Amino acid sequence: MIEADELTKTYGRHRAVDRLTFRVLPGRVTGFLGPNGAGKSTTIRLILGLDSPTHGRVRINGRPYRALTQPLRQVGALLDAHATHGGRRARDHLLWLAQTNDIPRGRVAEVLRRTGLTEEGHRRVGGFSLGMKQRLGIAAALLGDPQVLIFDEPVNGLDPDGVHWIRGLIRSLAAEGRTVLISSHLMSEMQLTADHVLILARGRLLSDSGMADLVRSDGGDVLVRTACDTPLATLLTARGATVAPEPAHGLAVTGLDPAEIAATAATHGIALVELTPRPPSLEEVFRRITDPELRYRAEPRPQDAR
Ligand SMILES: Nc1ncnc2c1ncn2[C@@H]1O[C@H](COP(=O)(O)OP(=O)(O)OP(=O)(O)O)[C@@H](O)[C@H]1O
Repeated sequence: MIEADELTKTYGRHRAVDRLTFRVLPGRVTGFLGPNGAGKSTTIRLILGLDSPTHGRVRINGRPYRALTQPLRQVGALLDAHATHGGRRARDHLLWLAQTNDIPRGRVAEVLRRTGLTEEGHRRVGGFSLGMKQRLGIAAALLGDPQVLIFDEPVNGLDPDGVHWIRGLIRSLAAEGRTVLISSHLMSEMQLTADHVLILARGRLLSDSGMADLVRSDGGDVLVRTACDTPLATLLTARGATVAPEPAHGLAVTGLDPAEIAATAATHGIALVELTPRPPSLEEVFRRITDPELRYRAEPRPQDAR
């Protein structure tokens, strides 16, 4: 588990991370989302002891990172897939990490297998594609078989096969009961991968919610199809709904729920061919939550002005 309490980091007068309090729980994938400059990377650095908080604290399995004995056995992180020595062979890179962290050599073959790199282990990292480097970074994170995993932008620059593979791996790590924190800008991907979401903007936590609750909370529309859409469109508009034609055929209806739409159609003898509630995408929800914060960006916050 990762526990942050009032976690704060200021650089000069700028508060990059602002009193964050959250828990990242085991057995589920937690997405860490925010616009550029929101404070995600700073928070991750604070979690991993790469930087010190100005105020507050963050613990991994009950301890600050720097107090962990054998940290690679407790937390694995992918921060920058390029942060490897290009001249080294992939297997040697992992062997070196294992030896310097008191991890059995046998783990190297295991993590190469798990990340699909068994055949590539003898190759020098300098010749790896971005996707292979991401896999190697994940192999290094898994080396100590840690309970907590933190991946910063793990799908950046990957092709669809690579994205599909990482999604499966991340889900399987959570299913094994591990604590998994993933930062990403790719909302559609996060919607498929994360069970829980933390949304940051300007260093502040704006949402800490289950994915299902978040996308159910508001927005979305109902897709309605009938043999001839125009009469129903007129009736629904008269009842106060907003109705827009769908590109091919059908109506996108907001302002009435499916039961109200069905009742209107039934009262007027109109047979429905389709009635599908469509929740908003995570991207729409994300914009709704973060837009007010970003619009406010033009004005200094009181704490910045001090
Ligand atoms: N070492 C530093 N010195 C000064 N300011 C910093 C430092 N590191 C981060 N910042 C500032 O803190 C804020 C948060 O940056 P951070 O990199 O954590 O955001 P992020 O959410 O990871 O952004 P991105 O999605 O663009 O990577 C930004 O305004 C950034 O300029």
